[in-house]
Amino acid sequence: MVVMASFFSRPAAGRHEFSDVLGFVWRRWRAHPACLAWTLVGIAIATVADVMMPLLAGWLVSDVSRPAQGGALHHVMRDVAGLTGLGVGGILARRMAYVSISHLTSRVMSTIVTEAFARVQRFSSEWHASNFAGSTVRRITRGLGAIDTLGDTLLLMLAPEVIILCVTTAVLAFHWALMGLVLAVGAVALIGLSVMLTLGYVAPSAQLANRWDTRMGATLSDAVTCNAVVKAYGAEAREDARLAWVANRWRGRMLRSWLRGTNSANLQNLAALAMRMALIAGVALLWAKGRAGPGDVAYVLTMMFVIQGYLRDIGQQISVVQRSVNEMGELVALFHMKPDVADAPGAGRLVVGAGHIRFEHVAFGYTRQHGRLLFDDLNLDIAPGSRVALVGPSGSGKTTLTRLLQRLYDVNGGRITIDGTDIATVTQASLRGQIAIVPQEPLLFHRSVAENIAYGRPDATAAEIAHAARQANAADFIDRLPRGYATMVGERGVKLSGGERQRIVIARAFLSRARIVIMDEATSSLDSHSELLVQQAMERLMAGRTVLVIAHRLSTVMGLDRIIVFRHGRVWEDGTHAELMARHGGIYRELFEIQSR
Ligand SMILES: Nc1ncnc2c1ncn2[C@@H]1O[C@H](COP(=O)(O)OP(=O)(O)OP(=O)(O)O)[C@@H](O)[C@H]1O
Repeated sequence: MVVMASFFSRPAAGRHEFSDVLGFVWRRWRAHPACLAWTLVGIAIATVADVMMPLLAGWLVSDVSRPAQGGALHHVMRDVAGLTGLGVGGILARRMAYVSISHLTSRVMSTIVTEAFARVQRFSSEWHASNFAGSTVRRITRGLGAIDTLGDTLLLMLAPEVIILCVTTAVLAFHWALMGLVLAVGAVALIGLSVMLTLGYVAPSAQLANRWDTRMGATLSDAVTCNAVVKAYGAEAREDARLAWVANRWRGRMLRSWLRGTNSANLQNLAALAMRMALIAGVALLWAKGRAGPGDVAYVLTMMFVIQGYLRDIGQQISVVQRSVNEMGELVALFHMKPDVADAPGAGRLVVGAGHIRFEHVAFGYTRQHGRLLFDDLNLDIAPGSRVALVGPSGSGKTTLTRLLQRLYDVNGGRITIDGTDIATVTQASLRGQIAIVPQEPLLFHRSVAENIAYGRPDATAAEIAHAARQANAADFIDRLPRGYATMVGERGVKLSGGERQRIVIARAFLSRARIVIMDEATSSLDSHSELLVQQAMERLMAGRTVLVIAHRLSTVMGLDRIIVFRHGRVWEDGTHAELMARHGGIYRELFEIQSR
């Protein structure tokens, strides 16, 4: 009863995923028609060769049961030659199918990984903020492995089984209509049972196991990525316990899924045995009634062995298909997701001249804030070439404002313009190419120093890279590195100090020739020499550009053209340092006095 209840409780999701994944795979196969056709033709020829074997074996038995004189020997030789031809033909055809499917699968896999990567890269910041990097990588790699298994099982195993069942049923029905009917009904019942067990009983538990598998990948990657924090707090044992908890749940789900697979295979094997017994009993009955001779019995028995060879693993194969479909499900889902932030149809390139930024009646709220707006009717006019500080308490919306300017999120209302052009009407790439970012935590690729500096302009010459490094006060320390500009910086730049990473990122901003700069002031304290070098580089970078500085230490913003104070997503105060300090009871003045103390 428990089994039956679960049969009908969740099959809909499984079926939906099945058609979704199979449709996805079919579309990819169809893109390589020659490989697909050769695979199918090869496997069809090999299967038909196998079907013909019992027929020839039957003829051989009939011929050898006659005296060897006369034409009987000739017939026997013909049967032997026929069997040899079928064997060799089957091997060659199967080889053609295997070679073709290897080409097909390798092409499909490389297309899928490239497309999946391209999509994931373009998903919004919101999506990346909500999905672990580790689970995304696991989703893709697990799905790729599954597509290989799925192709082999569907084309090289299940397709021949369907062919063999159809052809043998037809041949059998041609001899004895009733036997043909028994095979047809038995085969349909067997396949029906296999599909039902697989989709209704095994698939839901496999889906759950996969979700826990993804979760385990995420837990592993989270702890490994933050290993420095784990070490700093001596929290290895705590992280061990955390993983053990997830691993324990994962083990339970996996075990249940595997056991259900075994139960399902056993049931299917029993059903296959019943079908074979019915056929053997049928031919024995025909023999008793004198309607079948030794050749016929030999034919049915040989056919049984061939079919048995094919069908023995049908349950297993349907389970493999189901598992592969489940494993691909999360990968295929990536292809159905619409990017939250997309280029408008026919979006043009943004060309920034002076760098005049306007926020006009902007409304925005993060989706995870349940409809609550962070900005409501926000208006700002940032003059071209001005250097503006964004200050305010933590969570007041400073970073969000700069994210909206880069269009990492779409606004819910109003618009943002640069030099009069609505940023929603231009391509995201051209918009972001005009904005250089110096983040609080500089992120570097595990590539050479030169590649990291030239990330915004990969065509930059060595001389231009060195010039940018000099402007960013980075040239001296780069020259002292073991391989200079060719030195690899380590994962996320761990082989460089915080101040050095910061200056590499500033050099990157110099080289990008962006007209607008967003700086998120580093809160982590640098030593005073390092801080001076960074400060000088920043000053140089600001010259002649429109600059937004997210400032945490007010001492660094005093000399800027304008200071905008945010509170709860609203512009609370706006003016120069002197103007804001003149305001009694103002929050800037209060914050400044606290920090000065
Ligand atoms: N991806 C996100 N999803 C949901 N809410 C977010 C997200 N990012 C930020 N928030 C929320 O939006 C509000 C504004 O955050 P924001 O990072 O813009 O503040 P901030 O002024 O830059 O703060 P800080 O000075 O601490 O960096 C906060 O309440 C924050 O919790």
